[in-house]
Amino acid sequence: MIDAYSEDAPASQALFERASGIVPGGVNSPVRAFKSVGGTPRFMVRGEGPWLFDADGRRYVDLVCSWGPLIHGHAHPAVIDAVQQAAARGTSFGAPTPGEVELAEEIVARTAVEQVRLVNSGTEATMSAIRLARGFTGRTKIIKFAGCYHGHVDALLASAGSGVATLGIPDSPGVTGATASETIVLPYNDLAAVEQALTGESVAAIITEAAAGNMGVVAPLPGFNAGLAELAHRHGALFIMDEVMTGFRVSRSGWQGLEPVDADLWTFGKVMGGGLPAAAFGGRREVMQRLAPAGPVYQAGTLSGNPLACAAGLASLSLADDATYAKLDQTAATIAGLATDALAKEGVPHRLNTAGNMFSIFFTAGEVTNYDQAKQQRVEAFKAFFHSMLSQGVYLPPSAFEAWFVSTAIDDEALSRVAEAVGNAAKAAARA
Ligand SMILES: Cc1ncc(COP(=O)(O)O)c(C=O)c1O
Ligand SMILES: N[C@H](C=O)CCC(=O)O
Repeated sequence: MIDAYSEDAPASQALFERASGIVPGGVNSPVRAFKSVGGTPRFMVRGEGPWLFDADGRRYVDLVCSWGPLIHGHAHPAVIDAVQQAAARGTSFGAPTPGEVELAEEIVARTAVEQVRLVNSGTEATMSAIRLARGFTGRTKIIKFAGCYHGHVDALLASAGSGVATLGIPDSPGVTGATASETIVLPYNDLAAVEQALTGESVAAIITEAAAGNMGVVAPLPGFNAGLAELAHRHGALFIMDEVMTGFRVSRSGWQGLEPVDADLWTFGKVMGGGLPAAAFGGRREVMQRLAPAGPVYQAGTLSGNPLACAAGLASLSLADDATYAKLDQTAATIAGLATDALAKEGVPHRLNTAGNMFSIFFTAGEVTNYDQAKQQRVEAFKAFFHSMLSQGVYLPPSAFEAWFVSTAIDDEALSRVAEAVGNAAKAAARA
């Protein structure tokens, strides 16, 4: 039986108050703020294996994993050792390094990309990919899907998922009307809408999350991604698969390992940085060769290919073999099963959505294949479930519109903690 933590978290609360005076909303990325679930965001001081430790000395099974990157859990010795060794050689050189070549080779070896450029964040990767697509095609318009999130790129914020969905922000002020008018937003999983849009418009690129994870998890329906590739190419547009979330998490080569699709460009982030800031975009040689200095489309970064980030990413990918993905799949299935069994027992309407080992639970009886359906869920029920899990030492994403992530570090002790917690959490959701 778990001794539940109290709702108050005085040390986190004090830090949150200090932060709120000097940092907008007290956080450096909106989804961390607990705004849609309420309460005090927990300030974390340490991670070890499957556990996160907060400023109040509490311990949580981590089902956020830094929003995806930490497939091996926290502070894996091989990753820490690689970072320490790299740091001892110097933190940044502003010149090419062997580590960048090795990380680029590892990405090319695992995926369908022929050439790759390293950047610092998923946002930079998607921003650069759409610039390259526009430069390559000489066209401006981009098609994206409602509920998909590709980072905070102006052109891609319309009807976005993640924090934009969590906070219910329809369109961000600061994005100019001119920029917004260059983005066509369509319903996810609706090929007919794409075909219709392409008939009337000259489009540079279609961008999609390889499997949506930022409106909660919504997998592409069979044939959706392949249909997008075919339609894009038929109409002279490029097809960009955003694998920032799925890349190297759902298989050793990402979503393309589960569903090979004929894309022109791919974006990566999260896992490939091993918990440090690293991301990438890559694709067909002919397209990538348009990038400066090989070609005229400009893209750059002072810290791109940072030696510490490359070392962490390489160490993390080196550990990521078939056994890793088998364990991630099995752990995800176990935790999803524990949660859905408990909810079913309490009669709470819910829907488990999976995409490889990414999953989330929507508190609705209806199917969820697009953003409109995702928004039908009872956020109040999620909120009650979330806070009950938190008080019992399980850290879920503080939003009903985010994926749950597992790591290979989740052991029997961590699983028992989840198994004990879900019953009470389901009861709390039933009461909400
Ligand atoms: C699919 C997808 N693309 C792009 C991004 C942006 O990445 P970052 O937060 O590193 O800028 C994210 C996550 O934030 C993501 O999940
Ligand atoms: N859903 C986002 C990325 O995948 C969450 C990370 C963030 O924006 O802070």
